[in-house]
Amino acid sequence: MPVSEFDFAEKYAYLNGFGVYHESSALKDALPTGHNSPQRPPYGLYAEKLSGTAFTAPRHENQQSWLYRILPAAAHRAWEQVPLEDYDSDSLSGSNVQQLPNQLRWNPFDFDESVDWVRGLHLVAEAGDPAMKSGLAVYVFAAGKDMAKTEAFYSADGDMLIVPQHGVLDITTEFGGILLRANEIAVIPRGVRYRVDLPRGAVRGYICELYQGHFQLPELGPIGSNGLANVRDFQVATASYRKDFGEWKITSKFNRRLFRMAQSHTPFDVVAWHGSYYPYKYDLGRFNTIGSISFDHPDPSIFTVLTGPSSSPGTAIADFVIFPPRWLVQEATFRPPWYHRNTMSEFMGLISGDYDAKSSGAGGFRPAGASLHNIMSAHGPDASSYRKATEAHLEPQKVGSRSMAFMFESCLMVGVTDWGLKHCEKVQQDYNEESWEPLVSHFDESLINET
Ligand SMILES: O=C(O)Cc1cc(O)ccc1O
Ligand SMILES: [Fe+2]
Repeated sequence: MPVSEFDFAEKYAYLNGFGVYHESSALKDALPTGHNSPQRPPYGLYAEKLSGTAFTAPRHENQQSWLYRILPAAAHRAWEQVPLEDYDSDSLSGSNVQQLPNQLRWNPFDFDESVDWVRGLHLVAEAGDPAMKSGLAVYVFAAGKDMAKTEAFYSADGDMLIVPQHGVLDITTEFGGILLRANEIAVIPRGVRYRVDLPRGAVRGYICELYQGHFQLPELGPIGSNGLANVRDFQVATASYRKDFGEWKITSKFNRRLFRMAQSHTPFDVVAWHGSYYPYKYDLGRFNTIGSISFDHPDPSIFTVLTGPSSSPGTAIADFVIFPPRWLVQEATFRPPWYHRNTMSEFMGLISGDYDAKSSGAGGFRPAGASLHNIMSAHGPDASSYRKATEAHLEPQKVGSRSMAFMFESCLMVGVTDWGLKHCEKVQQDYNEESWEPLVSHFDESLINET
């Protein structure tokens, strides 16, 4: 069910449509006609270009926007590195990541009401290098404080796909506002300045930061022209500006380190913008889930919401895949995921409910927890899920009602940070032994297939 049908009143207006050109103006005629950079833009605004791809990227990949603002972003004082002792640098640095073949699972991550958005980011896993614009990073976040009223943040390292598991994020961006709740996602592209307020208190969730390229919709192939996440269900922020010449601080995540500068004006002074590079949100309840109506368990790629492609066709640096409530009707089929070893790595999280291949009790896969099955690490249903699935009477069955699991799937081997392995203190020590060691052999040479 779409989140918008729940109780929280919409605060912002959005434009509908993804991967397309949009324009938005908070004042009549603030967008120049014909020109991008006229000698004197309307209302005495400055024109500023924000590029998300190389100028010469092919048209179908090219993402740029023109911002018409009260003062350009360049009007600021010098950047200075934020001293490492001022934040938990261990939480942002990927310097000590370990690539492990162990199946890993985390108990639910804690809330932390003592910190704001920036200090609430914890890097769990990473592959690649933001300086080389390659790879991805996975964070969990937990915060309970609004960012300071005159502070904004951006990441120069990549596009952040934010997956809240709990709470409400009121995100003010240069392009306008986005209100984000659990069961919705938002993408804040590289470089876009924003601040996060928490109108309902504590928030918690997950982030996939794409160091290279941008998220796009998966091809639909034989599915046809509609299905999965539909273009019109993506909601784009609309221009809304403030006139504020007070002291502002901007924090930048720049190659996993924080830098800060001061300026004498708000960064949220964009009166109008147009282009194809902008922040957006999507309600996971609008996903049009498609599955097998005959037999066998399909690959989870049919549940891809967004994909961040590598240069190899069909091979993602990061796929964002969800497991929404759905009907299972396959006949004579082992319905949960099969046992598998995957050439891709799989980081999973649970927003709500439970996941059909894993037990959900204490020590299981629980909301706000996570798991990582790295490249070629064997996994599949745990022993009790296996037993239930093999003994089930196969009627049409609704799975995951009110539940939402997701996966960041990557072609890269991800390493886990010290925070993820030790300091968070959430790793389940017996995950492997408890899940798959209890599996017993049913092999009997006198049995032939009964199905
Ligand atoms: O491992 C998992 O639970 C994720 C997953 C789900 C699925 O339906 C098929 C393959 C797969 O990796
Ligand atoms: Fe898997």
